[in-house]
Amino acid sequence: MKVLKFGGTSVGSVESIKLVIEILEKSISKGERTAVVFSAMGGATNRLIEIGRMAAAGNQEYFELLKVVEERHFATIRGLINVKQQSGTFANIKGLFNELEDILRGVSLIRELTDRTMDLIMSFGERLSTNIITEALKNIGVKAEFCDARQLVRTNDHFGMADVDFATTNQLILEHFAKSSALQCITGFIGATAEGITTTLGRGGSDYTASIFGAALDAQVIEIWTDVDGMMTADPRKVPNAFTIPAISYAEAMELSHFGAKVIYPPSLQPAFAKNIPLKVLNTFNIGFEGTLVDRSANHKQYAITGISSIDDMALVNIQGSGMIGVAGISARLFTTLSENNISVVLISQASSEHSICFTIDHQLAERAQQVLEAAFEVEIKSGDIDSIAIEKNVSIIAIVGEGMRKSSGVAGKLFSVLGKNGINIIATAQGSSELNISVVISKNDLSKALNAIHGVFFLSETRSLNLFIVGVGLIGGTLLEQVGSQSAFLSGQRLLKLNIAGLSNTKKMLLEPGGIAPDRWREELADNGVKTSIPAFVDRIIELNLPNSVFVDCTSDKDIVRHYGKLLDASISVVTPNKVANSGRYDEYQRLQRTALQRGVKFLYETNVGAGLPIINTIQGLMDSGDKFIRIEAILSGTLSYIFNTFGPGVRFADVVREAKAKGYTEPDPRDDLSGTDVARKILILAREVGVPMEPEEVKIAQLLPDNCLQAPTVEAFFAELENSNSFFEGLLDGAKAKDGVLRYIATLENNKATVELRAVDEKHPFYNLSGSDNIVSFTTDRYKDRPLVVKGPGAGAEVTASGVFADIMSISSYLG
Ligand SMILES: NC(=O)c1ccc[n+]([C@@H]2O[C@H](COP(=O)([O-])OP(=O)(O)OC[C@H]3O[C@@H](n4cnc5c(N)ncnc54)[C@H](O)[C@@H]3O)[C@@H](O)[C@H]2O)c1
Ligand SMILES: N[C@@H](CCO)C(=O)O
Ligand code: NA
Repeated sequence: MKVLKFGGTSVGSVESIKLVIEILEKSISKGERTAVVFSAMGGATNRLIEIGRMAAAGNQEYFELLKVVEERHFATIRGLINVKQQSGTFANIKGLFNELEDILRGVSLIRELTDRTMDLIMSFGERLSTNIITEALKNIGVKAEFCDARQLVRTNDHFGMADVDFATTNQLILEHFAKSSALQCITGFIGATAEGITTTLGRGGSDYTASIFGAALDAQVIEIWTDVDGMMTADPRKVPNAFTIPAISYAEAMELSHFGAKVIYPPSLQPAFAKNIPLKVLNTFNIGFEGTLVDRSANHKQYAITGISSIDDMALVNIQGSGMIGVAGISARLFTTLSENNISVVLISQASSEHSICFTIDHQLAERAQQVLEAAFEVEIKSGDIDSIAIEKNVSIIAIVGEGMRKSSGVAGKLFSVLGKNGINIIATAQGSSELNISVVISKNDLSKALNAIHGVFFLSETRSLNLFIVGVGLIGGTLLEQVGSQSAFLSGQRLLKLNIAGLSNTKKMLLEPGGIAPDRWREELADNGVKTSIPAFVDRIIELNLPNSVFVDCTSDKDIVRHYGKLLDASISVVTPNKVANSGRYDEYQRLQRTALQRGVKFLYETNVGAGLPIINTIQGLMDSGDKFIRIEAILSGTLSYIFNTFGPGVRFADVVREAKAKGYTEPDPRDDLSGTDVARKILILAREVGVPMEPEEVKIAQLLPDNCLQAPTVEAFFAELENSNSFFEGLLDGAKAKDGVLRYIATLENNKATVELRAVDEKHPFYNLSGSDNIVSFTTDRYKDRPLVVKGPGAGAEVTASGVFADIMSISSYLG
């Protein structure tokens, strides 16, 4: 025996009922004995309730509404049954509507609608739908029989939510099924008392009916046909990556029943659970899909958890006071008071200090809870034994659920860690000793971010996303986007990582697109959909969006943007940048950013501030973290100047070499920053700070390389003109070096907490003699690298190497986030 149940959407229209019939025919053709339970046509029950209330209120318009409902059912008959065979069904259904009309007329006359009458009115929903579908089945030759559950499901008279008398009901069902071999088409949701008074079974009613019949008949399986692909790992409206759970245990299904998308209501399946009857949740609109199997097995663990559920609108109540410590009976009184006032408690947490108890309830009950508790503990509050009762609204609960977490360590750690790394504060937490569920209370504002972040770390076979917000799409930003685009297939295939370009800005336009901007179409998308750039608005919106795993990437050389880093880090958004401005300003600002990142558990990464993609900052941090002491750093830190002195020579004009460096993408957006020594000075300043010297910018001693006329040039064009005028000056420098058999090198040195930058002529014995192109070289002399220094050397400027350094920083955030 197999029991199928079709919900309201499945029987909501002619088209969907045709699918239902297809499913039933398939099942019957396999020779399996089948019974089927139907809900009312989608929306019909609510309509009937509304009509009943209108009638009771004396509002005669109920009649029009009733006619609408009637016409919907008639149209369904016309759509499903042959014209020749329609008349019998019409008569039957019209008869039901006449009966309903009489009842409503009575309600409208006496202006009274009891729960008992309401149950009777509602019963028409299932009676109508089931009648019509039974006739439609018969019409195509299926041996089907209408089965009014009121004849079989015996209940008490708790109208609206009647209790089933299982002994009688089971016996009646068995007797009925022994008599007939036809396909029983059973009305869901309804029953009757011993006196034959109609009752309803409350929430999840039709599932309950299926479960009652399945259990009574010892069905092999109960199939719940609905309009979604089974139970999902999380509410798909909130977590786009959610997927169907193939198999789940009864206990897990119970724990997950708080789902936003209420696929099944487990309490109503209790009779089936009690008899270990497996349940399948299937989709009428996606017939071939496997759906979800719910059974008693606890061994469905492919992942550490099975699913994530959440409740959006909760209130947290906290009752605390020194007078609670060691006093027995406080919690008994607390929960008795709540129960007497019909306030259901969803989560409870009490720390072992006994100083406070907190619990969450439906947010609509918050005020009432406060009132009744203040009354119940009036004496204690007056005496100060209990502080006032505090309510926090706008909180949500997230629960991770799974048999797999039982006796396995690291699950709670992973949960708390991913929340921490995304800057989500945990207000309260609870885990029962069944180890089936860990719940956290968080701000409602963080709900979507938290759900997505948690889903990402626990369902690892699914691709995780890093959300990038990139400001500045010039040389480096543009190259980065190209690299991200061409690497995306590898990252999603090999690393299960999606780099989602959630926002972009240049000086003119900005675009925020949480769904992602295609890296190969960013120009068009920014031009077509972007709005006028406002960096403060861009930053505020990023914070407001509150996406998980967010990274802000500053690829400008702008001085104003860096002012927003602190705010971003504070909002738990990591920052990656090649822009040196933030780290080369005042020391306390540099330190503040470092601290904020640390406190918030996010990353502030700027490897490309020095030597572009060369591992210079990371090398220093590694040595510092492992306790090495820096004695001296000597370095060539300008790709531009390196290129210039490697290229400038007899027969070449200095200004042309500078132009070439700019064209090759080595220079700063303003090349005067390179040639004035400013760029090198800020790099050695950053290195000084990394090795622990709290240096200020003015402490770096810069020996100027340029003559005054060049230094004072007001614009870039004027600057190039002055370089042209000074060609003999640069030739003189070259000759001077040649005279000493040397080459020109612009060298930065840090020693004894002092930083200097100067042009020097070095001969072939010097390790900096042999360089080419835009090479940088950094020589670290430390306690551990004393006799022979640790040297990092290679191209230290240029679009590809810089963008790839930024990319590497982004990737290290991705590994950090797990
Ligand atoms: N070129 C290199 O080799 C290299 C190496 C290491 C670090 N860097 C650093 O990388 C950064 C970018 O350099 P680049 O060569 O790509 O410069 P670029 O001039 O080509 O690009 C910077 C872009 O940022 C935009 N921008 C400036 N202010 C902005 C604002 N307020 N809002 C939005 N967009 C803004 C500009 O319009 C420009 O398109 C600089 O900080 C530079 O110091 C460059
Ligand atoms: N303009 C810089 C870029 C790398 O920071 C240089 O030439 O070194
Ligand atoms: Na670097």
